[in-house]
Amino acid sequence: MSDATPPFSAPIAFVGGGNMARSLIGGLIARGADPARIRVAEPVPALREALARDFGVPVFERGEDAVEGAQVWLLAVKPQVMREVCGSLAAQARAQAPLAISIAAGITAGQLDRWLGGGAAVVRAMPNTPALLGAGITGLYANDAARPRFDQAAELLSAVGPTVRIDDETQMDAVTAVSGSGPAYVFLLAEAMQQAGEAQGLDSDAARALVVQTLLGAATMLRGSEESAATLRARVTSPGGTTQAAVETFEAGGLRELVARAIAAATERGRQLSAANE
Ligand SMILES: NC(=O)C1=CN([C@@H]2O[C@H](COP(=O)(O)OP(=O)(O)OC[C@H]3O[C@@H](n4cnc5c(N)ncnc54)[C@H](O)[C@@H]3O)[C@@H](O)[C@H]2O)C=CC1
Ligand SMILES: O=C(O)[C@@H]1CCC=N1
Repeated sequence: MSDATPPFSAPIAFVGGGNMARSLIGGLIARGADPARIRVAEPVPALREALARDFGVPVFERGEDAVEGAQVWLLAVKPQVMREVCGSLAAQARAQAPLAISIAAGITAGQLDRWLGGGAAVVRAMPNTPALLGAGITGLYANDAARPRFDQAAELLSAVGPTVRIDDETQMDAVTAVSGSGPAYVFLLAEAMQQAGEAQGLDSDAARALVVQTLLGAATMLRGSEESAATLRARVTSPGGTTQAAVETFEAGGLRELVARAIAAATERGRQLSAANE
């Protein structure tokens, strides 16, 4: 795992300016990247205008215009449209030989290479939305042609949080299931804790403040400690106390098995997204 480094300075073209692109663009600019070097293609006028207004980046309706002259392409469209988008860029991919970084769940480097016309330097990256705050984490896999340029991809993504190199591409679906989708699991837990606190009589503002700082504090302890989550949990859990009552309820309800099933389902969906868009 590499730590965050100073922002990337080479021109980069984002193809797709939706939620994840916005998090990455915002994170890069907050870390000092030059907005003029970030060219964004986004067909939805309102999204395009918001990106130009909020970040001062040049925006384009068509991917073909955004990638012109850019040596790094960040493909940030949905898996279901990736094939069509790559096809529309294939002639420029052959002419410009860019480093093509895809953040799409499931879509393989082999598919991307084929759709871009063959011989493409492809990196699969799986970031997550905390990138917006420089607090993301990204798994990265490079195909053979991109291996000499792996550091360039890692430098770009490390502007928005640490990166983890993945050598076995099949593991990218598990990365997606754990950290790509992971923020949603934490938000779901936050929703559930807040609702439960309110059910016990807390007002909404108090419940939210208690939940947010508890998640932040626990995550900060996990990051700063050499000790396992299980050890940190044990320190909160007084024998016969309140935590034990809650943890036993979670265990009896099958929380671990439920989490395992959820992550297996997300991993499997990644595989399906690849197969369905073949
Ligand atoms: N949202 C997340 O937390 C994460 C998403 N991803 C991946 O990022 C990709 C984008 O996801 P989101 O940002 O959530 O989706 P999104 O739907 O918010 O963004 C995709 C954008 O692509 C645009 N688009 C569609 N056709 C286009 C074209 N031909 N040229 C240029 N832009 C086009 C859409 O208008 C849309 O704004 C997906 O492949 C997803 O798997 C990866 C990691 C995390
Ligand atoms: O839900 C999805 O498919 C995307 C990939 C990881 C997070 N969002």
